[in-house]
Amino acid sequence: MDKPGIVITGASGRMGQMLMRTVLASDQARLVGAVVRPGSGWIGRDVGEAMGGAPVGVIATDDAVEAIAPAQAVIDFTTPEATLAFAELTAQARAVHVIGTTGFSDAQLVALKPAARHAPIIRAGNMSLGVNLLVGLTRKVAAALGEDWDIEVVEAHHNRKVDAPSGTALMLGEAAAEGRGTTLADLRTPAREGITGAREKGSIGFAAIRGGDVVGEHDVIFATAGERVVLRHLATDRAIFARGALRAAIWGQDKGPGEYDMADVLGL
Ligand SMILES: NC(=O)C1=CN([C@@H]2O[C@H](COP(=O)(O)OP(=O)(O)OC[C@H]3O[C@@H](n4cnc5c(N)ncnc54)[C@H](O)[C@@H]3O)[C@@H](O)[C@H]2O)C=CC1
Ligand SMILES: O=C(O)C1=N[C@H](C(=O)O)C[C@H](O)C1
Repeated sequence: MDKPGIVITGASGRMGQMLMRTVLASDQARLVGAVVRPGSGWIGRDVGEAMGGAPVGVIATDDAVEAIAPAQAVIDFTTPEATLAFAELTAQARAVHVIGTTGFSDAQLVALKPAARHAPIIRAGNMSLGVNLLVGLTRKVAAALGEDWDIEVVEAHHNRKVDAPSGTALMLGEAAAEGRGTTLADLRTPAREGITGAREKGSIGFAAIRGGDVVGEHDVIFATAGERVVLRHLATDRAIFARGALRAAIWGQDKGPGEYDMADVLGL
């Protein structure tokens, strides 16, 4: 089979640039398109040059319809609104849609489902191997420790991040809830401020720190009288997310329509 042709959306963004570099460096995939936001200064420019290097023969465009039509996979780290529009176009192209975007509302997640009836969608709030391993560990520890162990998820990110809690924090919280035999919707504590009252037994809390250039840090804290267990993941390079996303795009090439996540891709 030919190397799959990959289109990157949000190409000028932090992850978009990392994804393009990763695809360009790969011998298993080809970069065939780069979609940027209408009005972007990148439109009409070679993306290699726009990133400060040599030309690579791919011109940035805001015409997502034309760019996505010939793709075998679209890797999309943008915004929930943009991702919903790209999902429709990617399904029409019968291409694999790898979604790294976070911050979806419940209604937006439901709105993604029709596209998955026509092509594979692989979505994860974190595409790194380490975090996806941590998700399994979190489920296991939560199952082993009873309700007298309080669970809190603490995350830190750079000062440009727009959503909280992070997609990763929500994955970890969901895994902890699964370990307790239920869902995060049942156990999630609303953000704390003011006179909150004592902690509700069995609940799962979240705290978000935003500052500087932190790539992404996550702690799952299990705390009880006299001791604490802390599971931690520290990301120091966005390349870990881009490598995971490219792996997902390649993995998805022989998969049927449906919704998948990184645990499927990694066989976890
Ligand atoms: N799942 C994972 O492993 C990871 C997920 N993320 C998520 O990826 C998303 C993007 O993160 P960053 O790259 O840091 O943000 P960013 O703000 O640097 O990049 C987003 C890009 O999307 C573009 N965009 C927005 N609307 C668009 C449209 N309609 N058409 C084309 N392009 C559009 C913006 O112009 C921007 O260039 C966030 O939701 C973040 O949480 C980030 C890192 C890892
Ligand atoms: O916005 C980011 O930067 C990141 N977003 C993802 C998230 O919301 O968890 C993954 C990673 O932590 C970086």
